[in-house]
This record gives sequence, C-alpha cells and structure tokens, in this order.
Amino acid sequence: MAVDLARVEGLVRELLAALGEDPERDGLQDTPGRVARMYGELLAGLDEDPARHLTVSFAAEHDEMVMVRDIPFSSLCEHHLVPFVGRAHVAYIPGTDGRITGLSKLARLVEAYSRRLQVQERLTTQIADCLERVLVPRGVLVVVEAEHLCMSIRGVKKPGTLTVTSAVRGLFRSDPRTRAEALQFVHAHR
Ligand SMILES: Nc1nc2c(ncn2[C@@H]2O[C@H](COP(=O)(O)OP(=O)(O)OP(=O)(O)O)[C@@H](O)[C@H]2O)c(=O)[nH]1
Ligand SMILES: [Zn+2]
Repeated sequence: MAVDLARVEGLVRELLAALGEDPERDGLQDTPGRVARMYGELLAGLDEDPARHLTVSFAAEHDEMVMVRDIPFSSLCEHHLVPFVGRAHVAYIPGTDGRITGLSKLARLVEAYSRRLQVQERLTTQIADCLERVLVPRGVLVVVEAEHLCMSIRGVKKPGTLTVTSAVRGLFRSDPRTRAEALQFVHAHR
C-alpha cells in the first residue's frame, strides 16, 4: 500500500497536538488510526493500474457512441487536501474493430483516478488518456463537473459553484456534429 498507515497515524496524533487538542482525550483516542485508514481508502487509486479495468472487451460490432453519464466520484484536492465531489461523463466511439468494454469499467476508471491527490484537470485528462491508449477508440469525450470544498467552506467561500472540465479526442474533436451529439447526451433530462 502506498499509504504508510503507521506513519500517518503518528503524524495525525502530532497534528492534533499542534492544533491545540489533547490527542489522549476520550473522543480523540482512536482518531489518528481512523484518519490513517481513511487516507488509505481515499488514496487507494495509487495502488492500482487503472488500465487493467479496460482489459475486458467484447466484440459487438457497434460503431456508435457509448456514454456512461453521471458517474459520481469524490477526490482529494492536492492543494488543500479537502474533497472535491461531483460527476463524470465518459463517452467513446469504438475503434474500427468494433470492440467495446464493460460499462462498469468506465466507472472503475473514474474511481481509480479519483482515489489520489488530484486537480480536476488532470483527473479529466488521465481518464481520457487511458481510454485512448488502451481501447484505441475513434473518439473519447470526458466531462467532469465538481464542487471543490476548498472553494466552498474556506477561502473564497462560494458554495454551489461547479467547475466543469473536458477532454475531447478523435472524432469528438474533429467532427462538430459528433461532439454536439455527445454534449446533448450529457445535458439530456437534467
Ligand atoms: N486548476 C485547479 N485549481 C484548483 C483545483 N483545486 C483547487 N484549486 C485552486 O488552487 C489554488 C491554490 O491557490 P493558492 O493561492 O496557492 O492557495 P490559497 O491561498 O489557499 O487560495 P484560495 O483558495 O484562493 O484562498 C486555488 O485557486 C484553488 O481554487 C483544481 O482541481 N484545479
Ligand atoms: Zn483545494
């Protein structure tokens, strides 16, 4: 595991003391271990190769867009170590071999890249890059919408703002009609 649980536990005990707390008081005794396990969970994506999810593919001779929309995710902002939470929309147009991957695998990809210290732009790009590299599709479109708690609960304090990022490749980039159709899918029934 990339996260050193014992070390994080010790440091959280230290952090609590630096925050003016008594780490030995009743309510805080188990907190360092709990926080360490939480980071283990939130950063579990570091321990896996996201591409492995895409090794499952089926011959479908489907040559039109496939989109899984509204994939919920939460990630950790690498600037403040607080969450950003939102939804990802992932679409691809199968390659000339007509092979498709499992729908859940697109959500697993989002999960794998969000369970790391991230910025939203990199998360978006990494999902698109992995799909492009492993599936070799004719097009990839990834849209990510998220609220950053570092903008909601502190600093500029603007809850409810949504940051939208996209990564657009292949046919979705070169053919405006294909891109428009995909974006229409993203916004349908909302
Ligand atoms: N581009 C990008 N910026 C992010 C993301 N998450 C947080 N940030 C920004 O990172 C910036 C860090 O700016 P700094 O000025 O170093 O930090 P800060 O003083 O805490 O900034 P404020 O949030 O404006 O108070 C802020 O503008 C955040 O809004 C992200 O996913 N992508
Ligand atoms: Zn932040």
